[in-house]
Amino acid sequence: MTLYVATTNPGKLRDFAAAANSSVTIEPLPGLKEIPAPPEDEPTFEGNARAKAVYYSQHAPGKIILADDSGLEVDALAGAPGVRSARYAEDLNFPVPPDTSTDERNNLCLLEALSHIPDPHPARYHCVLAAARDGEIIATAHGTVEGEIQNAPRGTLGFGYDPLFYLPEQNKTMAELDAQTKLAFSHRGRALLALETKLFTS
Ligand SMILES: O=c1[nH]c(=O)c2ncn([C@@H]3O[C@H](COP(=O)(O)OP(=O)(O)OP(=O)(O)O)[C@@H](O)[C@H]3O)c2[nH]1
Ligand SMILES: [Mg+2]
Repeated sequence: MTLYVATTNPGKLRDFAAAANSSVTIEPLPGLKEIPAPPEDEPTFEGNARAKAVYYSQHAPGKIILADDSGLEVDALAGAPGVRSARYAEDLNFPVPPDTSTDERNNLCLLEALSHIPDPHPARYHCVLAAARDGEIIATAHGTVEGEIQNAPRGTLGFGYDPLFYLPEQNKTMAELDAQTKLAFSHRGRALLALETKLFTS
């Protein structure tokens, strides 16, 4: 079974590329760049993941589309940035430092928000995957991973908030794990396993 992943995020694509031993084949959706991105205005990860899967499947007849909506929930920030993780700094009008990527700006915004709150800063990543074909949802699955937000970035692998997301059991940040190890411990890897189980038992 081939799942065509419909994401504009190269970091997510790299994570999925590490799923080479999985019971499904995961490939990027050909021609994704020509399809206008859908709005992501649902209040939950599941709502956005379902909406993205249904939307892209309507542009790719007969194919099973995999969509991912995910983000970081920080306890001391009442679950923020949550579903707004990709747009966190932009939503708060956080200044744009020169030569800074969106991910770096989001990380600076997060460090600033936590700078007056004592350590530790427990947090989790949450990922919802949705699979759809011809506009119909086939399956959805959730995955989470618990960690802590550090006060300074560490590591160069991964993407987004990974350099700040510390896994106590690994004594490493997510950005210090290679793609295969990240998938074994991550919200995305756990959601993928749960989705495969549903696809093959339904
Ligand atoms: O360091 C990270 N490692 C991860 O493993 C991870 N998973 C999610 N996130 C954050 O959450 C946003 C998702 O937003 P999101 O689901 O809307 O995706 P996106 O807009 O980037 O792409 P698309 O899939 O919607 O096209 C991302 O941009 C990141 O900021 C992560 N950060
Ligand atoms: Mg998005």
